[in-house]
Amino acid sequence: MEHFDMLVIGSGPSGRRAAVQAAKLGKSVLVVDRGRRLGGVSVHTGTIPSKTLRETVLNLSGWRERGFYGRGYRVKQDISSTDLIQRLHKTLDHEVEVLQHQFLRNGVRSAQAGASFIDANRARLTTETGEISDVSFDHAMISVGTRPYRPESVPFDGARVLDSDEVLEIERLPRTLTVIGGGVIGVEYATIFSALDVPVTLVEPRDRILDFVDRELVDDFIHQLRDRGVTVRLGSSVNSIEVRPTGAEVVLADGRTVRSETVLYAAGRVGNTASLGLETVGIEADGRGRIKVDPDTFQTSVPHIYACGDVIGFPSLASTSMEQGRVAACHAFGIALPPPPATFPYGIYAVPEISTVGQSEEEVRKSGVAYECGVARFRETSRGHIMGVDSGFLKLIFSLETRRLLGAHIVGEGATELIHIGQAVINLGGTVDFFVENTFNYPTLAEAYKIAGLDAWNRMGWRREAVPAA
Ligand SMILES: Cc1cc2nc3c(=O)[nH]c(=O)nc-3n(C[C@H](O)[C@H](O)[C@H](O)COP(=O)(O)OP(=O)(O)OC[C@H]3O[C@@H](n4cnc5c(N)ncnc54)[C@H](O)[C@@H]3O)c2cc1C
Ligand SMILES: NC(=O)c1ccc[n+]([C@@H]2O[C@H](COP(=O)([O-])OP(=O)(O)OC[C@H]3O[C@@H](n4cnc5c(N)ncnc54)[C@H](O)[C@@H]3O)[C@@H](O)[C@H]2O)c1
Repeated sequence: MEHFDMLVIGSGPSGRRAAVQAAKLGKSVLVVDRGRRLGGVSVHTGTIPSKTLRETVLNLSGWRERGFYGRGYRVKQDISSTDLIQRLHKTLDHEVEVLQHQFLRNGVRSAQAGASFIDANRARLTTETGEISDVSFDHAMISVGTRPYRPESVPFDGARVLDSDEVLEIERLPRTLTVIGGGVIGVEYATIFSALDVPVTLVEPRDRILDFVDRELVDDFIHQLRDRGVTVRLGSSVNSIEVRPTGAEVVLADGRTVRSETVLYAAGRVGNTASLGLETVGIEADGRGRIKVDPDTFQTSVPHIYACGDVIGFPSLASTSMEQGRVAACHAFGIALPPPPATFPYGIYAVPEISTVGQSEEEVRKSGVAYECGVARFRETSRGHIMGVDSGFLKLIFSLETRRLLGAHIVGEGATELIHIGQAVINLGGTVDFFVENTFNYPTLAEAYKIAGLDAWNRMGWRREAVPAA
């Protein structure tokens, strides 16, 4: 039986980062993944495909130029699913190639197989064709991720009613689309299809979408969606979904029926823990297949077995999963790391983008801290004029007492890139004076930080002495 210092189960962002980190520390590592190709959900059905699709749609539809040339402007008429899928495959091939090369360079071994625990130091690997081999390990990393939640009551058929994996394989663009679930996945796909001029209805049982995002941003975002024809049905739970010869009917609890050619069901995900044999090692998963870990070290209840990524639940991002994998691998091999900064950015690649870091205005208000906000609208920046941007804004929230930046929130073009300025200032303890006293490149969208800083500063006054020592 072959022995490894670390067995990594799953090759998504957390597994891949843990594997490379362990290898960099001179350890022997085997990564097993039951998928046909390395990369996990992130590369094959999640992050990269959805972002590639978004980029292709924005390019082919001429979306970014419509501020200048009008809503009727198109780069390509009659965009087909083939147009979308071609670029997708090229990007995914490239991602897998880079990952394979990374493993090769670092001496990380990989195998295509499903893994399950035999005991706390051995696992059984089963290939697609049923071949079995066993390996032993000192440490294991459970990075098995999640899959779409598919309740029995939903008539998934791969054609009319799809989950978020199947939506990447559609043979032609739907004439009309209903998206069920106003979480990040639902919102991203609803807006991507809407940018292709597909009439979209977004259904969410709660009375708001993206409830972790600053309310002012979400209100602006919903206003933009409605303005371009997306129907947003909030507070509407779904009673039933029926497949009909020409489409599907979604009956809502309030009695209304939403008819469309295709339904995308995106109401959460479940952890891939059922086949891991967790019971043989005494690790428990919750009703959604998620594993509880020590939040600082990512150890499960069995200390030499770690779990990272979506399988441990919130925040379920590729970005945070990668960090978790690195921290866990360091911990496993005795490298003490400082705790990660509590504040990390969230990027939602809807059309338009939303990105947020730190506390929302609702959270600041709840904490009782006296605060002031500064706002900059992209259409008031010179870069915005040059780009023909007619919407989007940045909102900064500062403590009145310490003058520190507490939160940065952006809706609009470039939000997911721009947010890192806010992240750096928050995590380095910066204040409103950073934005006021520093010169920003001009013309840039980043200049919005300067404008929002000045906007807040005008109301806060210039009590420079209030700045705490760095
Ligand atoms: C549509 C969509 C869009 C997203 N967009 C973003 C985004 O823009 N930004 C962002 O940060 N995050 C995004 N995410 C989230 C991101 O994809 C996940 O957070 C990330 O993939 C989780 O990584 P992971 O390490 O948990 O592994 P995953 O990527 O979930 O991969 C897990 C792997 O484990 C394998 N596996 C499972 N069970 C076994 C077993 N028993 N044996 C062997 N292998 C097994 C699976 O085959 C899979 O390959 C998105 C997700 C979705 C679904
Ligand atoms: N850009 C990004 O970073 C990105 C993109 C996509 C996904 N993700 C990650 O993937 C994870 C899963 O995303 P998600 O959108 O599937 O899940 P989610 O849990 O974020 O959202 C699910 C939504 O569906 C709604 N819902 C729940 N049950 C429902 C029902 N029976 N009928 C109708 N609606 C229902 C919920 O109220 C919620 O708004 C998220 O945690 C997210 O972090 C991240």
